[in-house]
Amino acid sequence: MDTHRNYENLDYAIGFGNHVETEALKGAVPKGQNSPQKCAYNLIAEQFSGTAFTLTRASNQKTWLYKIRPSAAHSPFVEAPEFGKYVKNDFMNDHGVTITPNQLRWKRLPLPEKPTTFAEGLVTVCGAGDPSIKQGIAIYLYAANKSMTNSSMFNSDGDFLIVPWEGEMLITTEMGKLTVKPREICVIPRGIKFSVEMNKPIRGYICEVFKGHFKIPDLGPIGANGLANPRDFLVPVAFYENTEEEFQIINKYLGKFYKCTKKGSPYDVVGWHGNYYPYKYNLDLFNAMGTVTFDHPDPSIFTVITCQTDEPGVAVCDFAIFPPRWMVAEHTFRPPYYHRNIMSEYMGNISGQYDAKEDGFQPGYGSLHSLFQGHGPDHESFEKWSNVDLQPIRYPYENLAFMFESTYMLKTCSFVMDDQVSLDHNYFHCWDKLAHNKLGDKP
Ligand SMILES: O=C(O)Cc1cc(O)ccc1O
Ligand SMILES: [Fe+2]
Repeated sequence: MDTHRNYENLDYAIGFGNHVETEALKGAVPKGQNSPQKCAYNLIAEQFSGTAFTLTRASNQKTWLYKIRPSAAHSPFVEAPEFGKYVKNDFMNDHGVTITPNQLRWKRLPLPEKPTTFAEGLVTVCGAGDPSIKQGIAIYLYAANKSMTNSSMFNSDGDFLIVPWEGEMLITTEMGKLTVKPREICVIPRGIKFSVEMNKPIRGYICEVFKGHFKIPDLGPIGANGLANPRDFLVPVAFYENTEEEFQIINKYLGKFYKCTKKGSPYDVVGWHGNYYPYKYNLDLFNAMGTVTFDHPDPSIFTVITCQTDEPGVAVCDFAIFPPRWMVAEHTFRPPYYHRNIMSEYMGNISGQYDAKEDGFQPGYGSLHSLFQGHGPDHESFEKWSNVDLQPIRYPYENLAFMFESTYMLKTCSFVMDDQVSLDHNYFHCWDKLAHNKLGDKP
């Protein structure tokens, strides 16, 4: 599991969505123009477009890379069925899906028995749409125990929002290196080459959006500050490898995996400038808002980043967390209310407990509540929180669950529905006792 590169004391650029300019060798990024006739250090200029050229300036994303060799130089891609055995992206057909409206819960994905890299350890849980028309979403779990050495992957199908719950990920990308540990997240926008290394096994969750990119949400009446503040997002700085060694490049394209070989490292970007890059964020820096009077606010107040559909306010994915915070609501049932939702809710737990399911939802577990399926606290949590003395209490520091909330109707993959180890066939029993709730006297 040895790591190939040094990830100690990494520097980062700061801020969400900024135009960044970074050089590993002074003068690698040309001054005053993007593509000089000859670049400094004999570098090759390559534009990397993350949005259509003609998108509005506010939404336009691109980066200019100054590379030792152009990305074009590699052997042809061939199919690589050894990758993606448990990856499904085309949800427009019902091949390999087991559709159910039921409330679902899964225990954690077991660690791999054989050496498995991040690229090999992806399991699609559920999704909707199809990357070929840039519409939809896929939700994955990953479990890996082997670093990607001289191997790099890129995903043509969508942006990856990675939420680790176990083990630190050491990620090298074309724009530089970043480390991502539990309680941090990172986004690897589509197309960017990356390799994942590790010192210990890693497990976590991923949301892939087939259209658009993640943004920090507008704050409306909250004002200019709060929730995830732009300055807390960290962006890698230029890092390059100058080697003649052969690399394997893996490409996820329309949900299938392809591979090719390339002389030299894809991480040969000596300098870059632009606003299309991977980034990370420490969830403990989230400035949570909440009620200081009564009632349980909707979880949209905890949105960290969002990828919107073409209808503003309706998300491909809202990534919301349930962070440690003071809970002070008076004469209020404090955990999540019972509810039915037009959105799909996939939840995971990064650490500690979740107040709606105190014992039933451990780190690494996942749940899916599809459209209009009633859900809410289990019986034990309902009893506890209906009768507790309502003092101000601190939701414990270690607790951190999250939700991928999507407008799409998610289809579940057969391999996670058939999995006798992980699927919790008894989930629905957590509300059994509530079926006996009786009409009582008005207090
Ligand atoms: O179902 C859940 O536990 C997630 C959730 C939390 C909350 O505080 C309000 C609504 C909601 O869907
Ligand atoms: Fe919910």
